[in-house]
Amino acid sequence: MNPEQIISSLKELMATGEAAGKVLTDPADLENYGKDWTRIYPPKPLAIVLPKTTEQVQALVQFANENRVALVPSGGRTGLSAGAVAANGEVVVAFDNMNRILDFNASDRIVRCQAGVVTEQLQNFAEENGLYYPVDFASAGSSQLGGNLSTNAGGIKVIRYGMSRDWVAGLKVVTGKGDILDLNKDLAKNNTGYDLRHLFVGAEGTLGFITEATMKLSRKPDDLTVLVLGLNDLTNTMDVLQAFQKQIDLTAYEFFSHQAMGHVLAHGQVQAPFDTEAPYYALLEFEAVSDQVMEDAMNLFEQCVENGWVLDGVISQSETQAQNLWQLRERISESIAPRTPYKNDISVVVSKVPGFLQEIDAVVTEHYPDFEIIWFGHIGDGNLHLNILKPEDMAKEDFFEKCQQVNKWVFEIVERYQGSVSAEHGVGMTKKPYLQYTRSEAEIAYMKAIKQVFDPNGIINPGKIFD
Ligand SMILES: O=C(O)CC[C@@H](O)C(=O)O
Ligand SMILES: [Zn+2]
Repeated sequence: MNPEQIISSLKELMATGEAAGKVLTDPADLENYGKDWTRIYPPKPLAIVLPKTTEQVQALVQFANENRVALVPSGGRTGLSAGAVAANGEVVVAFDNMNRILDFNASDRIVRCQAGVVTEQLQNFAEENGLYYPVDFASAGSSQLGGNLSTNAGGIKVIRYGMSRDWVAGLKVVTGKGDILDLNKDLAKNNTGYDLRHLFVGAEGTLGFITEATMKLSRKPDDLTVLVLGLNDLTNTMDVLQAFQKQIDLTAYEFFSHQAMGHVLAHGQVQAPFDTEAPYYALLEFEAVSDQVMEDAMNLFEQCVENGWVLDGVISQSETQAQNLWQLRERISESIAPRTPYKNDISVVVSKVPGFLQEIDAVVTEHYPDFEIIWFGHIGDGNLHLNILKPEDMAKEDFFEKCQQVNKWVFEIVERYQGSVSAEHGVGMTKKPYLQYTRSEAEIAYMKAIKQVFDPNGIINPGKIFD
């Protein structure tokens, strides 16, 4: 089939059923829907399809199999590993028009959503019903549930609530072969062999399309209180974490470097937490449910100062103040985005974080002393975001080439520490060449065999995770 024939067939497919889907071919739409936040690979999709029903997605997959057309699933396009980028004439399947909350069961505390429901929409829905959807991150205003599940998105509350995977009660998927599967049927307990639901979570859309998800909701946390601490040394992040965790259930434990905070402050709107400068800052969040918890937190803070781990600190006195302190962490990514940084999203076992970070920092600084390294991330779960900013006077190509070298050093250290080359953003295209630093040859072979079972013609998101 030639491209015109494909487009006219897609239009026919979308016109069928009770609700008509859409096909877009305007250059601005191709550009917009063909990319994510990585902005590394120029988008070049053939067309964008916006289905309205699972049956239309199934029809699309059947058509794609018959005519060997590649399909790329696309959510809110906030991904950072090019997992939803269409750079090779693929047809993008976007879920913007499948954005309804379909059902809510208050006694089971579950909510059935179409894949295009935006994270914030789900969070607000939960709140309106006196409950809480705890998976949260800076892009919650645009990221969609289908994309979150496909990448098993984590975010800022993983230390207490886990990843997206932990909140899925059931999934409706269209496999790469074109079957519609209703996985787990929202059951709390179901030990009937392989849990296929969890194969689709984190598969980056390579096995099929998630079209609906039933998500669990939680009790709404009370009196969330934020403590920002200035730390003397990186190893103190672990000392502070251990001391607090013995007594208080933290809902978040994040960190950022002095350089990271500098960019947020320079961006405006956010104030420094205190005057004392520190090389690293930690942000702790907990439920101040009683005077006792607050007293414990203050005593722990004092102990940390006495031990020389903490230089200064501030604790929120109101919800607004807590939210303002969160801005120090949540705005880092956007404040450095205009500089198109080199990015890595790596993890190790929590206790190994200081040594791991220091080794990486030392190797980059030794070879490229003019690179500005920005560290931040979810240190409470061992996930570090390494961003490097291009020196103003360095050519883009030169920087890019040097960063490829940095990748090698970083991933060799990751491998030695038995860490992960992608803690939460996924493999997509950007981490594909480095998968073997985290996964063994045998594991990758099993992953490829699974792909073959669900998508024998390789039409769903080809070229992502592995070739
Ligand atoms: O921009 C990054 O490197 C990380 C983005 C996101 O995962 C975050 O934690 O803010
Ligand atoms: Zn993150």
